[in-house]
Amino acid sequence: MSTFFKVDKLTVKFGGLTAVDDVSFDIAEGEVFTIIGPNGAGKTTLFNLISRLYTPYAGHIIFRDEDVTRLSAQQIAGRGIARTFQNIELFESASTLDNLLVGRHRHSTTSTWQDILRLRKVRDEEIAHRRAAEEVMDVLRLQRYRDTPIGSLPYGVRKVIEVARALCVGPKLLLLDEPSSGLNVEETNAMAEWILEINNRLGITVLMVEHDMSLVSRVSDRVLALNYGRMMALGTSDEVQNHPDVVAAYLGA
Ligand SMILES: Nc1ncnc2c1ncn2[C@@H]1O[C@H](COP(=O)(O)OP(=O)(O)OP(=O)(O)O)[C@@H](O)[C@H]1O
Repeated sequence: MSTFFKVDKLTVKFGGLTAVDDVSFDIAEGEVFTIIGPNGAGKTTLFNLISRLYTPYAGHIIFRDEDVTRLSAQQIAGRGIARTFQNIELFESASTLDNLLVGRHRHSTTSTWQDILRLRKVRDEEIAHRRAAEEVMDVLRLQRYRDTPIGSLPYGVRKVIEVARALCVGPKLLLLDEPSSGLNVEETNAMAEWILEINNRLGITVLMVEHDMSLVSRVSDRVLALNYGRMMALGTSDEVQNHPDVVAAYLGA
């Protein structure tokens, strides 16, 4: 049987602290899988391990039947795993389109000397990049902000643009780090719709870290709760939210 995505006994230590401790789960293609847990539970660290910003101490990460544990962050992106960050990392003075083209750039296969000579391949890639950016702006209804500098847009729109930028690389697995952080209720509802749209319409598998339980319940097929780096519960959103250990951890018991 083929594996879409799997984390097997993943562990990372910072000095004496085991921030992610023997974590295992798998995600089927097409799922929305969410990681929850109290502050400091290891959620962002797990994301950083998967996108290879951190190197695991032990364990394996499998993506589409390939062991990607030792690949570089760039190679991971090239395999089709894209991510957003908790805090928006866009170029404020550049337009929406330009920010999306920067996202696309990581996909470029041409080298610098080719860039300079402007060979046909570069031109073809540029056209493909622009087309991908236009398509993503169509799907996420961002065309009206196409030429507007990011800095002058509301925070909720910027968060959607950050997701759009990750989509421009054509990922098979999209990692969203707290998509609702900084958003009001209305913007969070809109974000839930976008996540469902990306999942249903574009067929992209989503792995997300999220605090807002209304968003989690609305979009997640399955939920993993972490605490002190360890797995506490895994199941549907309802099962996990009602798990006694999860209830106790959130009450600080
Ligand atoms: N680079 C690092 N060096 C040392 N300790 C780290 C590092 N990154 C994370 N930690 C520690 O690992 C633990 C898990 O942190 P992490 O940021 O993954 O938690 P989290 O679940 O994402 O929390 P939050 O919800 O607050 O974002 C924390 O105790 C944190 O201090």
